[in-house]
Amino acid sequence: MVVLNVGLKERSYPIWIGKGILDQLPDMLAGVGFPSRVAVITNATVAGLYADRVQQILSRAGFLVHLIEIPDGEKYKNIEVFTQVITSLIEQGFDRHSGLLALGGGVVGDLTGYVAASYLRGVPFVQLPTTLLSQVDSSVGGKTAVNHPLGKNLIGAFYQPKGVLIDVATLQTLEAREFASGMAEVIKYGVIRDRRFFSWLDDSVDALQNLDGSSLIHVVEKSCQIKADIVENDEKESHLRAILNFGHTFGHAIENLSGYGEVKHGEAVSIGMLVASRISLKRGYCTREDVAALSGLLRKFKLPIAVPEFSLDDYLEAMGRDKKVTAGRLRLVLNVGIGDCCIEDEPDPRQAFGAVLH
Ligand SMILES: NC(=O)c1ccc[n+]([C@@H]2O[C@H](COP(=O)([O-])OP(=O)(O)OC[C@H]3O[C@@H](n4cnc5c(N)ncnc54)[C@H](O)[C@@H]3O)[C@@H](O)[C@H]2O)c1
Ligand SMILES: O=C(O)C(=O)C[C@@H](O)[C@H](O)[C@H](O)COP(=O)(O)O
Ligand SMILES: [Zn+2]
Repeated sequence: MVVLNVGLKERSYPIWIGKGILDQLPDMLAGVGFPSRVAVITNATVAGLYADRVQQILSRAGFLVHLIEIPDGEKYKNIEVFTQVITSLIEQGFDRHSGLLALGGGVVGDLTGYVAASYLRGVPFVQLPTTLLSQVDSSVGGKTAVNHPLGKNLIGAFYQPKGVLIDVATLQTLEAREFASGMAEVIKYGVIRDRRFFSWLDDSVDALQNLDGSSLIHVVEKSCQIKADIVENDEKESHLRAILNFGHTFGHAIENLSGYGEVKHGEAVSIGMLVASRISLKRGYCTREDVAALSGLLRKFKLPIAVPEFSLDDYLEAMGRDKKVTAGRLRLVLNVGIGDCCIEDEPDPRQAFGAVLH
């Protein structure tokens, strides 16, 4: 097993990564001083696959466990489902000496995290991510949120988990499209931070798609380490952390305009990264070969790269609600070659995006 640490002073926490390590959950909970009364929050699909096992592991170790199931899908990452979960906790008498476990993908993790941040003004929670995307990205760093009809993740809080336990064995039941979606965030780390990792991904397409255990553990470890380093430097996104938003300004607009869940988060980020790289190319920050290398790798992992046919006006309006907008100005994350990036205020988004779409 690999153990990483997210160093945030009194909010520091461990990330346990391994294959078949779900049984060690009670050890992690004991290690972080977790309460013995827990609510496992999951969705209908993941419950069918893993809830019995998690409940058994916890009950055998003396935990008092209550299961809360939410419907499956991005469209349920909303304030109504948030309220339903809170109601369930109140009805079951959960107090400040209880904790929450998020068992599932990024939707369950983001929503559970926001419930944890809000319920009784904050109860502890642990992430048990079961999709590639949640294992490499959403379970780490403490961004919790639900969507608003007008924009992605517009309601939320920074609230760190007490620990993250990543069992890559759970990826064996994941659909190929969801695996690809997670790979978009992995490729993002290579583009913004680590050219060697980008090349390694290019050499490891078959091993990863065949779910080779050591390749998966390497991908999760490397991704979590890159994300942890950034979060440790800028927990609440005052500057550096914005680079983790590479491809997201446009990607979130796609998710919002198509109706949450139609285009998966990683798919939207895939298209958004390519759009950003074309803007980079126009500014001379990267070469034609860099853009081709990015689109080639996205395609090898079966990710979409074609921009959905919404009007430029629709895209600009949706992007105007991006959280990085400051004093009415859009801020863009642009790659510098492969392996580095920069953040720029965009004085003329109509011109910048108009020149690279379609
Ligand atoms: N907080 C952050 O830093 C952060 C980072 C990236 C993405 N996100 C958010 O994460 C969400 C996307 O997460 P996601 O891609 O995990 O989507 P998801 O949570 O919708 O999960 C994808 C699908 O996989 C199913 N599933 C989960 N685990 C499974 C397993 N082991 N086997 C079979 N099926 C399984 C789910 O039921 C769902 O149908 C978006 O809302 C996005 O905004 C947040
Ligand atoms: O952790 C971060 O910081 C990220 O930006 C990670 C992104 O992959 C993630 O999708 C995040 O939710 C997007 O940022 P947001 O602030 O617009 O929600
Ligand atoms: Zn993302």
